[in-house]
Amino acid sequence: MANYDYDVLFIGAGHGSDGAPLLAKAGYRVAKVEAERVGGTCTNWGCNAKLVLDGPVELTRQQERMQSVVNGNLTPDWAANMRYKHAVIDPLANGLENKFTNLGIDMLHGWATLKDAHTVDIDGTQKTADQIVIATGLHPNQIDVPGTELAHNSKDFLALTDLPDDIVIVGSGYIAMEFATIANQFGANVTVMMHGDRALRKFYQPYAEAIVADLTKRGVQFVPTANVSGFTQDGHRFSVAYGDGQTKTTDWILDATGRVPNVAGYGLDELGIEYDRHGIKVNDHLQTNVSNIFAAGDITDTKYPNLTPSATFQSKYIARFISGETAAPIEDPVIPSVTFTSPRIAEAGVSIAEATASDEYQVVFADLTKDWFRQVDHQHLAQQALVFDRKHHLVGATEMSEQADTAINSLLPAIALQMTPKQIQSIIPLFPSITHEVWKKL
Ligand SMILES: Cc1cc2nc3c(=O)[nH]c(=O)nc-3n(C[C@H](O)[C@H](O)[C@H](O)COP(=O)(O)OP(=O)(O)OC[C@H]3O[C@@H](n4cnc5c(N)ncnc54)[C@H](O)[C@@H]3O)c2cc1C
Ligand SMILES: NC(=O)c1ccc[n+]([C@@H]2O[C@H](COP(=O)([O-])OP(=O)(O)OC[C@H]3O[C@@H](n4cnc5c(N)ncnc54)[C@H](O)[C@@H]3O)[C@@H](O)[C@H]2O)c1
Repeated sequence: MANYDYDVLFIGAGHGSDGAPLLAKAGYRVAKVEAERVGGTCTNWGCNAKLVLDGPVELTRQQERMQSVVNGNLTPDWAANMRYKHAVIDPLANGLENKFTNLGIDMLHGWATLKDAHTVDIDGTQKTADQIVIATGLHPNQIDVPGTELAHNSKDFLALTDLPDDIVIVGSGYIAMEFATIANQFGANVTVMMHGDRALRKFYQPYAEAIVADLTKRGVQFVPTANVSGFTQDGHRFSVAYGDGQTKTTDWILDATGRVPNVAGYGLDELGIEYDRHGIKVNDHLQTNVSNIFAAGDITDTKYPNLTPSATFQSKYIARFISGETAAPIEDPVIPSVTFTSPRIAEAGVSIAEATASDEYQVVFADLTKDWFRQVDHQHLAQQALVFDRKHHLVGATEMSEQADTAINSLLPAIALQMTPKQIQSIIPLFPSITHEVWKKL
């Protein structure tokens, strides 16, 4: 065998490289190359950072619901919370770097470019590896209109020192709805320019519509089928042209029109690695068309949603495949998803839309506002749907509530392991708890 510097080299140190510790612990010589911050998008500019900004939203919403029994009002402080976000999030990259280094993983910093199937250039230094894993992720889409460079992206929003008084958000997907919720609760005047007439189109629409209606009551303006056609600047103010010749002036524009694969500038074309606008093509072992080069995480064109749990699952699969622990194709696990609006919508397994379109399933809807547990903090937007197959196995669940993420996580074992009624009865959740409330419905 050729004498490579490494057995396995990962390009990108986000969750798509989460398989590296498994390989290092198994004795493989492993390296990760990162051009920006170790931990990637989720840790530094995505999930974690956003959740810190969401903390005061949850708190003030709870206080609002409990108004009859809590004296005084809470006022979220953007600048203080942003400082807190930096204090919590900024050290994570170094912490992860130390953790990986202590596991024996070489952490290499710089821009990686594939030179051939076994050689990677990192800002002028060449390293060789038997196997390479591409985990380069996505970057924000820029809407194709004149003045697009005047708009900001999610990374900019998560670093705003001061919250602008007025924000226009283009798009109504995950980022648009989560950030509209945060900005509105912190006091900004928010307008959401929708592409069509649906928000959070990946989720059950009656639940998404309830969240749009609630945000509307809170002052967020939704413009359906906005047809945004351009941005212009006049001093510190910006104009968004939309609709049939209308304009909206604002302090800040957030382009939340999706994310696109990082496929340029690191040798994919030169090596003939196949990709398209959805990402890098992989087989069911996550190998690209160059068999010693794998791909994991958001950069792959697979059926898995572009979420952190998918990236981790794929990366760990590659590690197990390389180490010979499995030769089987990658499985199709249940990957849950949640939108961190308030209330949240979370789902796992067979969706309500899929279930209602087929006579294979039974959907049991529940109005959770009637549950005593949700009445404790006066939840008025709390709904759930459980999907059962013909043998009455739970195969899917969707919930809209303040605890939807925890509720769906609680149901995951029943869905993922196809637990029988007898097995379900053998699980006794502690009481009182969300898990107890959701589990007793099975
Ligand atoms: C605002 C926001 C909020 C999100 N919230 C959630 C959430 O709540 N839950 C959830 O599950 N998912 C969430 N996501 C999605 C989640 O962040 C991604 O699914 C996850 O980060 C994918 O991991 P990855 O390793 O594939 O890509 P990334 O985390 O993007 O990592 C790719 C890394 O590769 C590096 N890189 C790229 N090219 C090169 C090169 N040539 N050389 C060296 N390094 C390179 C990049 O610098 C980057 O660090 C969110 C995303 C965003 C943007
Ligand atoms: N809670 C979470 O798990 C979470 C949170 C944020 C982001 N993410 C991940 O990041 C990805 C990117 O988030 P996102 O919100 O940017 O993408 P998204 O796909 O969820 O939403 C994109 C939005 O932009 C709209 N759009 C597309 N083209 C447009 C155009 N030309 N004009 C106006 N609107 C247009 C779409 O209709 C949609 O509403 C998500 O798909 C998800 O994978 C996950």
